[in-house]
Amino acid sequence: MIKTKHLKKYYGSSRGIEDVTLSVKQGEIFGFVGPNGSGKTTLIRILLGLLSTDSGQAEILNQEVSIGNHLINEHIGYMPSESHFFNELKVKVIMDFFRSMRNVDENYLNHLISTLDVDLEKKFGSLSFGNKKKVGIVIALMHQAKLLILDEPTSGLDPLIQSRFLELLHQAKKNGSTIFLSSHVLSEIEKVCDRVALIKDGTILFTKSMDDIRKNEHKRLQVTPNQDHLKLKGLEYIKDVNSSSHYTYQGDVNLLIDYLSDKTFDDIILRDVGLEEIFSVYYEKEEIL
Ligand SMILES: Nc1ncnc2c1ncn2[C@@H]1O[C@H](COP(=O)(O)OP(=O)(O)OP(=O)(O)O)[C@@H](O)[C@H]1O
Repeated sequence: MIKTKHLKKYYGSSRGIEDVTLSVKQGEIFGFVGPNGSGKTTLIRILLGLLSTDSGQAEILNQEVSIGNHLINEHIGYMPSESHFFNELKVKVIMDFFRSMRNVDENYLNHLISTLDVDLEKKFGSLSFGNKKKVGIVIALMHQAKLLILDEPTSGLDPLIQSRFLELLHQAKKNGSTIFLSSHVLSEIEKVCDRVALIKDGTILFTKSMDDIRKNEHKRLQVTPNQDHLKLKGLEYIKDVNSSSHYTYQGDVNLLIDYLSDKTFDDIILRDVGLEEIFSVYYEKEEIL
């Protein structure tokens, strides 16, 4: 559905993207993650034919990307990170405008409007940031496009609407859509995505399936009281926090349980690490325990 090879784009002397190679398969939900300014929106705008490239190749829906290719856009539902429509128009009028240009199933449109609790009678300019975002979601999803490209769709949405939106994405995937989603909310990427790519300083650092990430990542072990001398293959001491000691563990959990079973603790916590912890190093944040 999307294929890029060594894509590069500079805005004058300022780097947009340096080297982006990725492919998005039919039917998957693909997460595109990276710190502010890493190049996510630049790539999305290139894919949509809104921005030219300096070098490299990009194909979308088996067609080479080119500026203003409306044929491609018929089959894409796009949501920019900020939606701008005429402020003086009622939401209903904006929806009608987009609906008139597309093949839209009325029942599905009504389902979107009610699920996201969109107020059709308000003027767009009077809506809050989150409510404007909801209008952008309905417009991107209404024609059940083959490919959805969503740039930070959930920023500013309240938790209830966020979870309803993720449910809409699951339904869209079931109905055959492929979804390319950029986000800073790693917990949400973790919930919906099949694969995830990490971009930093304009370069893709890796693309991995969520299954591989879950399988290969270390677990976290926390034991109380402090014990910094536990020794088992795959078990590594990190540090003490208050009265607990923290370790990473990679290996068979049964071996770990056997090893710990003849020792005495007040408390033990063994858990998977989340994407936020795995990626924290790439965001140059403090590692979270
Ligand atoms: N019109 C522009 N002129 C000059 N530089 C730009 C322009 N648009 C983007 N850039 C630069 O390109 C780089 C990538 O920006 P981009 O918006 O693609 O990042 P992003 O990953 O989407 O960021 P964010 O997560 O903050 O939305 C940044 O350094 C940005 O300053």
